[in-house]
Amino acid sequence: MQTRRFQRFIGSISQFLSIFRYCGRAIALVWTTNRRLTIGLALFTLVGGLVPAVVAYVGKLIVDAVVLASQTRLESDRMAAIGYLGFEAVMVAIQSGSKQGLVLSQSLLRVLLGQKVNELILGKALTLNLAHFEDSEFYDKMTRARREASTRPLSLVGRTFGLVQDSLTLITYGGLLIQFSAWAVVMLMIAAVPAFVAETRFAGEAFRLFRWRTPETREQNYLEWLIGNESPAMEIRLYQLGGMLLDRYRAIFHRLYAEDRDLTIRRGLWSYGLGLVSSAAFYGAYVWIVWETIAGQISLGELTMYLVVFRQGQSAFASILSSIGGMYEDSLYLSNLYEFLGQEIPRSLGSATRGSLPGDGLRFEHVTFYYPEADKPALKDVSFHLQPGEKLAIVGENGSGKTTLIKLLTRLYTPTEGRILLDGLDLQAWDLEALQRRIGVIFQNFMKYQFSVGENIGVGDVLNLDDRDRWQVASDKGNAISFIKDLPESFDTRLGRWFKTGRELSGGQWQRIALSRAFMRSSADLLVLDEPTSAMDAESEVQIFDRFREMTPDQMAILISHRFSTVRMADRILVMSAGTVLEQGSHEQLIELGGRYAHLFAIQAAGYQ
Ligand SMILES: Nc1ncnc2c1ncn2[C@@H]1O[C@H](COP(=O)(O)OP(=O)(O)OP(=O)(O)O)[C@@H](O)[C@H]1O
Repeated sequence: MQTRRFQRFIGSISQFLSIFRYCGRAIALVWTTNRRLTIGLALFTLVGGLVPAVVAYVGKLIVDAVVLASQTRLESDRMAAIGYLGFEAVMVAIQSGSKQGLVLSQSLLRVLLGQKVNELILGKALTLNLAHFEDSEFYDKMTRARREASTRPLSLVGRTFGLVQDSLTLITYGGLLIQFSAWAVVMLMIAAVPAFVAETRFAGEAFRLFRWRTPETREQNYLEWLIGNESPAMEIRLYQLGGMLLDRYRAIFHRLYAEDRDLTIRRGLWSYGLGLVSSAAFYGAYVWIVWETIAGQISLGELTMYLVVFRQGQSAFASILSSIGGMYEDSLYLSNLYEFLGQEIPRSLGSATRGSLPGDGLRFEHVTFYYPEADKPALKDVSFHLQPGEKLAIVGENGSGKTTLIKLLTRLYTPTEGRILLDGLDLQAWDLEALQRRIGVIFQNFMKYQFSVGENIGVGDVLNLDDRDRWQVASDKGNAISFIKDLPESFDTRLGRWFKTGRELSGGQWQRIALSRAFMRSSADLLVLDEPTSAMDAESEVQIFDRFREMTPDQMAILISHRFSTVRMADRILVMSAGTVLEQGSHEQLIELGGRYAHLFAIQAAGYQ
């Protein structure tokens, strides 16, 4: 029993100490953000911590001098009292100056630090691979890290310094009090321990509670996004989902609130109870001092000084307690931030910028792939060879693995088994940027940037983002030029609704912009189009592919489509089913084979008759 209690005690002490680890890191972070401001912050803290004791002591000197002067009526004693008063005024001025300085350096640091932490987070986010974004736990970390980036680190530093300041004040007050009695100091210290321990425990509990509930908080954020944003707005209105979403939002709030309320009430009651114990000790010592003053053992000036020491000592003590509570929450944030920033990103070691067999094209060799945590493979033993200039179409039912194949090919994921080779070299051995420059991809859920039309196309080749001639050529290939010309500012028209002048496009028009984006990568020798024309009318689609073939005789292309009118134009067709390649060959060969492709083709052809 005894040992368990002791272990618990040690546990809470070590938990308490753990927050200081993050204080150190927070201070280091602030230091690297701006050294001068950090030094300013430290100096103002120091001054703020030491001056109160000086003021209290000068208060004693003033009262004693006044008492003395009123008895002796000497000019010199009167001047001494006035001199002390002047000194106190100077000290008070210094004190308020240091307070202002503290506020000033904190405000400046807050802005700088917020920017720095956000840059760190965004910089890290750019190095992540796709799998991280799909990992909900990891996503939680990032959301949490971003949410309070601008306030938490500085708040922790502020509280750490505040703690140092208050502790300095208390220590110097203790120094003054010790002249009265060392026992009084010991008594006050012991009386403070229970409140201190309770605060540490509750703060720890709040810390854990906060951490557990991230998924709920994230769901709340998601619901807020659904209710308050443009893209879901249409569907939410038409399906009358508003009430249901708001109910869910409310339900989460009430659940969290119930937990919060319990903790807050318990914390409040205990703090009050244990605070009373400390106050009783304070007043015990106080009575003792009054007693001694009445007995003439200490002067009126000393009484005044102790009065200040007790009043302000109590408030410094209360502020230490609340600092500890806050520091837990802040270090929770920092622990999460550093966990996020410290996440290991498996860097590929690849550095090759050209293959060992230039002109060999693309090869899939027995590629199998499982998504993280999945128990069934999304691709199973897929093999094919695509030669330069060859156009490949992939067909297959929903979920058969077509998009997954593209994700592997673009190295957004790594095969679980087997290899993918470009120009005779495993994709893993390629330098990622060199590899990505050779591939132009448009996914079915391509990005609609709220930029100008030209930039929406230009992002396809960031090195030539603003090259108007290239926009022109690419949009010609993507069959977008005709409607771009009709837009009010042609290529300079802003798209989307986020900004005032933005124009919205139709689904098919957006797809043409996306296609043009892929064509921007004129240096790419592999173009991948994942259902790029599903929103286009059949005639446009055929036109686009005719032109596509004409304009890209040397480029390899992979096209995913459910439209057989387009698919049949490919040199070779891969028929996928449940992650495997079921059939492959040209349209004629597959029709002759009379298998799945022939069957699907017949169904679609019948639909058009
Ligand atoms: N990020 C993911 N994590 C886990 N499983 C996934 C993920 N993306 C896809 N899958 C699964 O992998 C399988 C193949 O999906 P994929 O997106 O490649 O299909 P698809 O052939 O492109 O389908 P569609 O024609 O509907 O676009 C599906 O069973 C799907 O549920």
